[in-house]
Amino acid sequence: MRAVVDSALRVQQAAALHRQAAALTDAASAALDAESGGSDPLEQHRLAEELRSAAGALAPGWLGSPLDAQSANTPLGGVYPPQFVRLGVAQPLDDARFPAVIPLLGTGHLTIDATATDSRVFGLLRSILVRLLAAAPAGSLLVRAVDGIGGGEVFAPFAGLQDAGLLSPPATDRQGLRDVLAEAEKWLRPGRGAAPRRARRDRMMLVVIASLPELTEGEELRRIAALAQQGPDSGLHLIVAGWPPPPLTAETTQAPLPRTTMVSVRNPYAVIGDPPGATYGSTSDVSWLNAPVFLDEDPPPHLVDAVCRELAAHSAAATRVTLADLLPEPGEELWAGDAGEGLSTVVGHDGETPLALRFNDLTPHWMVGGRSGAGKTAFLVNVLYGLCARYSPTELALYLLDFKEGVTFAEFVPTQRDRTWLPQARAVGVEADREYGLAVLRELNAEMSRRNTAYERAGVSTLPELRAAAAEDGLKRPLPRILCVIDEFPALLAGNDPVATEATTLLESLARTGRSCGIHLVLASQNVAGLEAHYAKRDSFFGQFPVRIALPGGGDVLEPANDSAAGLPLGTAVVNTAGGLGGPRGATRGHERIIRFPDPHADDALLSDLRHRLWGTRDPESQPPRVFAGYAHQHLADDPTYRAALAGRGAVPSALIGRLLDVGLTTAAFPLDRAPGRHLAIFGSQASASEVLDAAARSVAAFHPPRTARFVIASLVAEGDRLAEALAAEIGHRQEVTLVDAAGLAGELDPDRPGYRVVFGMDAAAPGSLAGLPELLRDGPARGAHLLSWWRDPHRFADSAGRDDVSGLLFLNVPPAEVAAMIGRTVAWHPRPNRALLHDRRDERTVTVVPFLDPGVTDDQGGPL
Ligand SMILES: Nc1ncnc2c1ncn2[C@@H]1O[C@H](COP(=O)(O)OP(=O)(O)OP(=O)(O)O)[C@@H](O)[C@H]1O
Repeated sequence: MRAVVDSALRVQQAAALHRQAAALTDAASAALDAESGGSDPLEQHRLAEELRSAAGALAPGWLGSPLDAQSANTPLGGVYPPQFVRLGVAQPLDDARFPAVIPLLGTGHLTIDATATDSRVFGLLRSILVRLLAAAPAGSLLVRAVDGIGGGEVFAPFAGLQDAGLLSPPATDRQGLRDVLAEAEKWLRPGRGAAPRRARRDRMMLVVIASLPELTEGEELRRIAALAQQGPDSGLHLIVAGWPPPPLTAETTQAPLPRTTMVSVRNPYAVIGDPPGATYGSTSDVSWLNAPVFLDEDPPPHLVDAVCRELAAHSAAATRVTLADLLPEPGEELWAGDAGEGLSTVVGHDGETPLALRFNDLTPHWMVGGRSGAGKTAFLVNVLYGLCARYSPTELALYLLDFKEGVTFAEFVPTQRDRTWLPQARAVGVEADREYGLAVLRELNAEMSRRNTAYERAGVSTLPELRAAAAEDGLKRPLPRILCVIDEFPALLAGNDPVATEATTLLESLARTGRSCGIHLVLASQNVAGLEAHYAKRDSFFGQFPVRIALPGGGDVLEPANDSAAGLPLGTAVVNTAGGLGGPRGATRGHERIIRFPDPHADDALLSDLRHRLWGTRDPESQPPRVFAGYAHQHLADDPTYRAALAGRGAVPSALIGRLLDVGLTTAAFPLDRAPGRHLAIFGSQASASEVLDAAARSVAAFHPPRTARFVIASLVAEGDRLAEALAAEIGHRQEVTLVDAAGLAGELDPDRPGYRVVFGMDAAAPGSLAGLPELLRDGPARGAHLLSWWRDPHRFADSAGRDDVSGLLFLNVPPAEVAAMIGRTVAWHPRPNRALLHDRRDERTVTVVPFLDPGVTDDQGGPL
């Protein structure tokens, strides 16, 4: 209904304009005939005045005012279409002037017989453009630009409109011209009988040719003439500077374009020919405006800038996609999706159309590229919320891994501030270690093997079949599809250490075989090219990722020849479902779309509401995700093995020293049994190393029933004193404790005396002062006597007698070379805060651990619980 009213209104407006136009041409002919008749100057001034007011009525505001006096604050927009536009000032007499206006949009075209290399044409084109863009309702005028000789400079001040799609990047060669012509031809309404396309009536296309490219041939010239003939009925108009073009051959001088006002540039003025279907003169022998016209000059840059900015902002606001656009309709139930055949979610909008992408057999895995700050996090978070709103935890399980310092997935895990979590999340790694990533991949591969076995057992080959078979067997929970998202995945695969080698193998196997088991991958990175370069089996691996999503700066996830991601603005992405393959330039590519997607955090209220609703809908029995936050400190008091020991459910007494980097964050324990070598030496010059000794001693004490173990605690260095005293007091509640000095320690080394010697700063022992040490180390364990020690300087340990009888070596800030020297081989280790390397000589195993630190040292990042 509204459209009908709008178009009726427009018809009326157009009719009124035509009447005005007729009045104007009548007035002009009268005035000009009078002039040519050499009549009274007073009369001429009166007529010029009349014409000025007629022009003011036809081309008001932006369309006809002098631009150098125009305020940038003049409101934009107006009647659709803006029909008359000013070209300059007609000056029949030195002191008699009136604006020269012509009908253009809604009527026909404009040609100028010189190209924009002429500065007057250059200025004129800019001034017409700014007038039309400012006066047309925002977004209703699409400009397609061609400038073969000038390289597009005349359009440069309007470049801000390109992102909004209101202006095309100027075509500068013959192919570019052809592309513009092809687009314009598509703009023409389909022939009679076909329904007119909706929405087209409210927009016009203006093709502005500032100069034809070199080598433009007869074919293109004919296409331009055909467009001129057919265009106006479909809202297509042309401004062609340099028409007619220089003849290609003597016989082929181009005719004037049909339905066109022709301007001929003389010196210093121009002559404006009659507009299509009307005449400025009253006699048939004069077919032009009978007064010299001084063309409008280049408009002030700030004016162009202000107009373009406002239009771009308007377009951004009008085309904004919000998080709500990606989620199910508000009335729809959560978790209505069935993952049997695949997962699907809306990732953004292509024009007005939502684009849904799938994880299924055809598009099992996606790869996402984009420079830092390009919106990768935003894109991934959209996808995750989109999926989690549609699929319940029984349909979808998430494994999320982030290898960069950032918070990509931090919002999906419980924190002090918000205890909710995403119920579909099984494991989340924030600032994850590669070892942790490897553990996740191992778990997923194990799940893949289990599913493959289940396929064989059930005699089926697809997930829907397996789910159906499981349902028949009475299994209530269908097997969910699993999605593993890895941000900055090259961190996991790069290098050629054992972690990289195993991770590569596991990821390849998931990429190849995961699809049939319902296991899907999204790999994201700033730099895929770097990885590809040294990736031996590129095709076998990258070939498994048919869906490529290129955000700004992420063109390297596309094929090298595909440049469609060049110049993408923030909030947009190229979505390619053919492995990044390109296609002919300018051609419509069925497998590629450019989408706009929202910043999910722009709508924090909706996001938080959704998260709480999802959490509230979960099975109350369900477990929170297992969280690994790389930066988070680990504390003995929170450790399940320690708590079990305190509760009397401990197994072999062990020194608990931290948590392993695996999916379940298993406790890292060093058993203190009766075998030779069961002593622990901790190395590190920083206080954290002494804190690990403290935790180790407390944990051992917890394994023994009250009052059954004896502890001798000594601090040989000042920085250990406070901890040693506190430790003695703490353990003293439960076990027998003796706090001794260096001399006292020397008397407590008898291997026949069971119990634990706990020494802070062992490297400070005076040489020869601990004569009994080698014997304790050698014979102690068999008799229940063990040494737990902290060494600030590993060299002192290396030089000490009996060192080979210490099996447990824990390194904190110790350089790799020194570690290698002590354990007799090189290891993949680089010292860093909050990490330690545990080596057990008994089985020659070396693992990285997050060591237990003193909770008094604050974990200032407010990490997950
Ligand atoms: N669609 C969007 N529209 C507008 N702004 C956005 C959009 N997506 C993201 N942003 C903003 O851009 C900035 C960078 O986004 P984001 O953190 O998602 O990028 P990133 O690629 O993950 O960056 P990095 O790799 O450095 O973490 C943020 O401030 C975000 O608010």
